[in-house]
Amino acid sequence: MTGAGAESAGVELTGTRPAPAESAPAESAPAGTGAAEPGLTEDETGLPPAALTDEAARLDAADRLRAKRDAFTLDDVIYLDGNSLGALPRAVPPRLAEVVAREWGQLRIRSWEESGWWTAPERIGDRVGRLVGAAPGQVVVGDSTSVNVFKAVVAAVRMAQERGAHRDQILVDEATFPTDGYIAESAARMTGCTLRPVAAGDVPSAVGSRTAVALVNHVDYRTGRLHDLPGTTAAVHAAGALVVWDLCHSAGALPVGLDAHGVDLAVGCTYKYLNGGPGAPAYLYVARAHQPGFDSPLPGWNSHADPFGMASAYTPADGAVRGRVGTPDILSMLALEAALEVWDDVTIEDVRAKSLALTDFFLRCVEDYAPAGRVRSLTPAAHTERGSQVALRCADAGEVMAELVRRGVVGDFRRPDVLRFGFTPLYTGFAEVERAARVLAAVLKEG
Ligand SMILES: Cc1ncc(COP(=O)(O)O)c(C=O)c1O
Ligand SMILES: Nc1ccccc1C(=O)C[C@H](N)C(=O)O
Repeated sequence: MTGAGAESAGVELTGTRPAPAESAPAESAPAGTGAAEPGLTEDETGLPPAALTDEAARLDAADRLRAKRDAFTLDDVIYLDGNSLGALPRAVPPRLAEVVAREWGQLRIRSWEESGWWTAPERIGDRVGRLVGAAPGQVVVGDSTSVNVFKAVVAAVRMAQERGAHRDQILVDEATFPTDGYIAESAARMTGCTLRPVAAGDVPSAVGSRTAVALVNHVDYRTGRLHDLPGTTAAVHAAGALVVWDLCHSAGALPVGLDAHGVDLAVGCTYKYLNGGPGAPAYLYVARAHQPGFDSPLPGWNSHADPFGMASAYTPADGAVRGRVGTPDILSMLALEAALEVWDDVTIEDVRAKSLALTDFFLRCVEDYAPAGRVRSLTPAAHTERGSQVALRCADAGEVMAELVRRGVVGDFRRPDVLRFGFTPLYTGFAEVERAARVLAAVLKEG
């Protein structure tokens, strides 16, 4: 599972600027602790002011989403890790305090009904649905992404085998985030299928009459490559199979169009671009047409047609509620609901436009500032193939990222040699992007 094919469309970053006269001063905070030293000046980065600084200012001035940054708790740290854990929306702490003090503290058990706790998974699911192009009634929030991958893949195999018992193969994106691959392997064993890893881009040619389901990531977590959701979905359907998309790295970053492209099932987390908080509940999309046939492998009582009937026999509820399992994690769920308020007056098209502008600008700044040959972008140059992150291959990526974090530029390191920078259009500005590239260049020159 190397995802090596993703490199071919990457950007060669040659570096065009002269080496700096001086190197940056040593830092005192221990690396990798998040104890960052914000507020670097241009002098400290060892680079002269550049035309790109002026361009950043112009881009920030023209940015329609700029004011959204105020909806988040941020500081001087340049936070480029929102593709792992989104920043804290200001609406969350007061809402959580209210939930704890009043809904739990005073209303106690009454809150399941009076505070809308019981229906939170589908109510919040509809809010997530709007952001991924799903009409109401098809998304439920709950459990982790991993658990939802399990539900979706097993249910998809069951539906595919209803069409033909000979469908005994699960295709999985070979470069997938590992949890999807592990769970698909277990799902294959449980359903009598074999698991066939293929490059996401090869799913359309690999899918066939034996395929039950293909499990594909919309955006690759390492390279930031955006896969072709409409084309792959259509090819899987033409072969009579179903497709499950993992939207972890695309929801809240770009338009997904689940309904428009006829996706069968999808899953995703809410702690990245949706800013739901650490361990925030994930979601499951079950297209309306599949809901009557969705046979959950985890038919908990919350998915029962009459949960409080406490019947010994299981009768599934109608609709996406079928994807629920047990009692929802109300505190995390209501934190997510408050976090989603920032999207009320935002279109995903505006977010996408800014996301591409941010990643374009970062690539240009790195190209201009970084020493020749030290980093190479694994992220495709073509907009149609790019998510909302930039992944740079760098020989000593672990040390470089630790030093970046010490200097107040937080991205992350993915073994063995990838520097990953996530761009979150709701709160990342162009001046930060320029500065991040400047600090990166200084670190690379010193190293
Ligand atoms: C593509 C993808 N799938 C799944 C996960 C994680 O799943 P879970 O939410 O179960 O930890 C991640 C990140 O953690 C991811 O990037
Ligand atoms: N859930 C986490 C918990 C702790 C640390 C990272 C994560 C991530 O989400 C990693 C992310 N999925 C990634 O693309 O690397």
